[in-house]
Amino acid sequence: MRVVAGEEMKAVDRYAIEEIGIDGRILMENAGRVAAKNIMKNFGRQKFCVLIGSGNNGGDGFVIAKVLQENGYHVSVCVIPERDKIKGDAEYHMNIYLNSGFSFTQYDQAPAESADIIVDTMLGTGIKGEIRSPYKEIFRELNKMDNTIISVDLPSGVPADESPVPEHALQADHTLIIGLPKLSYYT
Ligand SMILES: NC(=O)C1=CN([C@@H]2O[C@H](COP(=O)(O)OP(=O)(O)OC[C@H]3O[C@@H](n4cnc5c(N)ncnc54)[C@H](O)[C@@H]3O)[C@@H](O)[C@H]2O)[C@@H](O)CC1
Ligand SMILES: [K+]
Repeated sequence: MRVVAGEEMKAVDRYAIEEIGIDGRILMENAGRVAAKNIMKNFGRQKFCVLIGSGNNGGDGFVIAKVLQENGYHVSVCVIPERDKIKGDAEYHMNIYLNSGFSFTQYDQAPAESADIIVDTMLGTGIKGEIRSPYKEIFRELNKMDNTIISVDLPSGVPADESPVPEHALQADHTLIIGLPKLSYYT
């Protein structure tokens, strides 16, 4: 099996988008649908909270939240950044999510705390440098809770390469791979 670092995964996505011609929004729809299907198959009808960040990992989160709710799951959705910070493919899927009649709130500890399962789509392979606020504080809070955390692509805050894992990175119970396994799964 091929294992990649974040930059290599980006190159694979870039190749799919620029050379093969697959729209990045379709890649995101597929990634989110596969993740949602996996969640529904393995975790059943519990109370979910999907946490969404500002990048494309968050874009996967809008697709997952939409598919779970379309299938009748109990889901609260919390977005970390202000709505106008969400751009590109993630903004496209945020708009589809909202136009489908679903809603979200800004991040708050309460819905996360009351959920059985947290779906983490806050940060993926695009993380650079030290984990910044408000993410590091949110990860610290989440790491103290005892609900199950399912991270999409990577536990948020964990780099995709061999760099050391920061102290306050999210501690996931399960990680759903998007594309190919990342090098940091094995380090
Ligand atoms: N079309 C695509 O590019 C696809 C991307 N995919 C998803 O997109 C992810 C990668 O997306 P992005 O490259 O947008 O990156 P991320 O979504 O991982 O993160 C980017 C965001 O994080 C912020 N950020 C960066 N470093 C930070 C730090 N140290 N502390 C706090 N915030 C920080 C940036 O300001 C940016 O808003 C993958 O992990 C995967 O889940 C999948 O949807 C497949 C298709
Ligand atoms: K994540």
